[in-house]
Amino acid sequence: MGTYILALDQGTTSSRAILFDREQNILGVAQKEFTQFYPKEGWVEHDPIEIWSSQYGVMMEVIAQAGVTPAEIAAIGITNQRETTILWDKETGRPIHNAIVWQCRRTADIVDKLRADGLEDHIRRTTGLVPDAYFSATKIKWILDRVEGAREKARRGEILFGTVDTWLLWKLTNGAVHATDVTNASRTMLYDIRKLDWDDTLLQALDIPRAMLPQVRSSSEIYGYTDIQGVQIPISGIAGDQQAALFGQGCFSSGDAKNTYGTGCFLLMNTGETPCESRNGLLTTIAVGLNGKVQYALEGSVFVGGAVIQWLRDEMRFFAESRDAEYYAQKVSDNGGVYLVPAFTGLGAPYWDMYARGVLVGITRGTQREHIIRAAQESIAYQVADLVHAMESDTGVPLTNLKADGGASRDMFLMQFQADILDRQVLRPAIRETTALGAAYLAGLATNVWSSTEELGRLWRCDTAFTPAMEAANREKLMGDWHRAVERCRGWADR
Ligand SMILES: Nc1ncnc2c1ncn2[C@@H]1O[C@H](COP(=O)(O)OP(=O)(O)O)[C@@H](O)[C@H]1O
Ligand SMILES: O=P(O)(O)OC[C@H](O)CO
Repeated sequence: MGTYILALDQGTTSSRAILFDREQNILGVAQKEFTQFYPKEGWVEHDPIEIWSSQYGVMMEVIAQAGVTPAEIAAIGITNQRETTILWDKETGRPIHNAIVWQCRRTADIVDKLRADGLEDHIRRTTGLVPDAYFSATKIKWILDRVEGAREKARRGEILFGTVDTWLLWKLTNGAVHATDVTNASRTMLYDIRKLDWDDTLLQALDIPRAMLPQVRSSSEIYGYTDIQGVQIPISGIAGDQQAALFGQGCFSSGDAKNTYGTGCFLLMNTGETPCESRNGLLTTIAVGLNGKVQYALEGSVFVGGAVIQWLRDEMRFFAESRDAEYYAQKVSDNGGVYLVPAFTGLGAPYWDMYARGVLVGITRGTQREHIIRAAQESIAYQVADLVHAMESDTGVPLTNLKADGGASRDMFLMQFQADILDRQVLRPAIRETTALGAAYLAGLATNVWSSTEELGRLWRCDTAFTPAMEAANREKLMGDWHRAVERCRGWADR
């Protein structure tokens, strides 16, 4: 039997494959960026075929690169950008529309209608979510409404819906398995997180046929097999990428939390086997389904985190590489009074404003490019600070430190500024590939590569601890001005 675990990490901007051994050594990493489509203001799409081909490509590349044979691979774990919605024809395997990405705002009016129909409380109570275009439900309806004949075919089970995990699983098993896991189901705004079933009230309200929905399974079990060069490899772990990162950070117990700095920023706290309801705009979601039980999490989701750095690089052309942001931000001693609120696709937690749009305020004749770069970096940390404060207010438990991961956690300036603005330590783990690691853990637990979460918990190691060093008065002024800037971007696109 193989001993290596292959994690497929299908993120918003790239598909990655990482091969781990039992001691969590990384034997190989392959990554491929893919195309982002912005067909209209506030709309974001991906091509599902490109998602699949890039993911398949990096999977094969990492196997070749590491020089292992398929027979040496014990299991595959899938982790994915969540909420992104794909509908495809069961017969032909062809998507009937581009994937509508989690960031896409096109369904804001459908959400308004759900609210007008008095479903807001029902959505909060049943799904744990705040009604928003972010989640899959309204995206499914949008496609069914526009593609001719799609709803009828969906009723007959001929059109299938899946989040990206489901799509990859279906492709990897050659159309044999149409399933998802509880964490991904909990992001659709159609799933009852207590009864652990699709919710008929919401299915009816949006006219979404049950027949098109995937079977919901735990996050760690054998879902099916994929054939690689004649070897059947079990796919035995699935979790949405933020839940996978929580798991990969060893946050197995109630009170454990992490923040991932990827395209967006996602703060998740494990709250154990009882769902915790937020009074401060956080989401109640499923952390993991394991050993016949479900653990819940509180989540704060920020739509634009590391993506603001990409925007400075690609649209503003302020620098060539994301890592340059750190250098420029440190060339000035402060933000020069400039604040950037990157509400490019509205604001997520704790504000939940689908109509907010980005603002840049405080510009003077003396404002330099470096101030704007610094303001962008700072905006990531302010948004996360808002989440931490909301979470502490909900749980009544102060976070002693913050475990950080994700692409933008490489940025030393950002990590130090985060510690300063939060006034507590930020801990970066030795293995920063926590999303992939979490998927590997889930796949390895189901195939006896690892025996228990206790065994895994002993493996977490800190690489860098960032210690706060900012005066309280400065911190309060910066947070206060940030909140004034946030007020200025609210409701901008609601006209
Ligand atoms: N050195 C860096 N400094 C700041 N931001 C970075 C750096 N490297 C990557 N990023 C940002 O991190 C994000 C990618 O992180 P990643 O975890 O791979 O994201 P995702 O899973 O969302 O595709 C990008 O938005 C990028 O701008
Ligand atoms: O692809 P990421 O890492 O930006 O994560 C996206 C989230 O899953 C969206 O909810």
